[in-house]
Amino acid sequence: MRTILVVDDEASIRESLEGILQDEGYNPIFAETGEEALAMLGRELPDLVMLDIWMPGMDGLATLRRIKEIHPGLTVIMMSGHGTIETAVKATKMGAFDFIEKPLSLEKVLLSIQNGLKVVDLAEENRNLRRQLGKDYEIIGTSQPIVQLKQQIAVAAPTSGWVLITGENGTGKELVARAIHENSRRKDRPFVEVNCAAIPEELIESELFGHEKGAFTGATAARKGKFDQANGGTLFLDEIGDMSLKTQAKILRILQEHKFERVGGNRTIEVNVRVIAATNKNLEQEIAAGNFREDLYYRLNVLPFHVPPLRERLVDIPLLAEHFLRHFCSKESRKIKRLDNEALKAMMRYGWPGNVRELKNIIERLVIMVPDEIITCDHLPDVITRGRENGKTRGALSGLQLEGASFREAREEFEREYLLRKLEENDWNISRTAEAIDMERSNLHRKIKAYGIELKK
Ligand SMILES: Nc1ncnc2c1ncn2[C@@H]1O[C@H](COP(=O)(O)OP(=O)(O)OP(=O)(O)O)[C@@H](O)[C@H]1O
Repeated sequence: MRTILVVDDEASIRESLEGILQDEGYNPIFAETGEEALAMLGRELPDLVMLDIWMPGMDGLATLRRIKEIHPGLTVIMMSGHGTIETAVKATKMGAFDFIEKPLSLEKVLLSIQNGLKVVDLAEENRNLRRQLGKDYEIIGTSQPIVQLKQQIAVAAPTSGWVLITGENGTGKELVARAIHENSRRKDRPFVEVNCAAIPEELIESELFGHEKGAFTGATAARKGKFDQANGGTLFLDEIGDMSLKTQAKILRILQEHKFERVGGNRTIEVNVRVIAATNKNLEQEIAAGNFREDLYYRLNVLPFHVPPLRERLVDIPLLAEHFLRHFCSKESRKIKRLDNEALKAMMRYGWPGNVRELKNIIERLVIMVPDEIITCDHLPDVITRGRENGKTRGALSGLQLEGASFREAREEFEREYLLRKLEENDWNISRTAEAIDMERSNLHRKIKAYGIELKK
């Protein structure tokens, strides 16, 4: 039963509303003053409040202001015998849902309550949907880099700092961006995504900033850009390394002044947007090549996040595989399938050039194509099992000895294997290898020594 708090100093109004509301199946509770109502709200939360404007002591508007401070989501309907347009407008601006004049009409009261409760229900549904969506944005993994990443998100998300996320394709950069948004104060505002690489250069500005009518051929009406759409929320600029220098200059201005103009217009628009940018490129190299503005890089890089490739966090593979198996089995209404040990081992030996996205796609295919409950090596795509047969994997993890290895041992085994391969690729030239893998030369020397790697040639 829905509870409705009626706040009115007139006994006759309280009595008549009690009868009407009870007849309609509501549970009415009463307060005679604003102060009493606030005290009651400290103890129990009704579904809706009906609040008189003219009351001795704290009046209706003052009470409304306090209610909105304490319970911003609570639906309040104002009632007044001397209603003026100004008070109605004032109350609505302060967040009142509706305004009804006395003498109260039974029909009007019930309609306003029904509408108010509908809004309450929609808000609740919205919250539930968000919660469910939030689950899909869960970052799976217990490897050290992922645990660190989650800690970093928890610290950085509530701030308003701009964020730069780097990592190879498919590592989960967008997922991290969504997690930051979901854990920020902006979570109830939009998360708008733009893939800068997917939009033709000549359209990107209008996509981001919008355009005025007639700005260019085909601009038949004014259109809001993504910065407008994301106002109050988060704008996720994916593949920012593919953005032209001109667009970068505009983005920098928004970062500094929170202002921009639409294409073809001279009206300045102010926005409050948090930008999360992501790239799979090495922006320092792009700066050196003259393709990326250094000032923008430093402004964006205030909160840097790096999502490591899947091959650097082997321990996450079983967890991710299980997570995706559950997800796709339930989506396809199939009985839960599992990977046998050999299949899992083959997956942990593979290099995953497409990272988590590749793993997710393969599991989806397996769920659809394999009728059996247990997935074995025979079901896996050739690309994963090839290395198992000839003793060499295509991925970066050839011949790793992972049997019974702790995480640290596995990581060391991987590092050794990786360095050997990279040194071989670069003719055992330390400077060249260090540059290729973006590591300090001295650091590479130290690792070579630590792993007892013998330099050939
Ligand atoms: N740690 C993780 N836990 C659960 N799902 C993940 C994880 N990492 C990635 N995914 C899933 O893998 C897919 C690819 O991730 P995402 O799109 O975030 O990668 P990306 O780095 O942004 O890729 P791109 O650079 O190609 O845009 C998504 O479906 C995402 O939900």
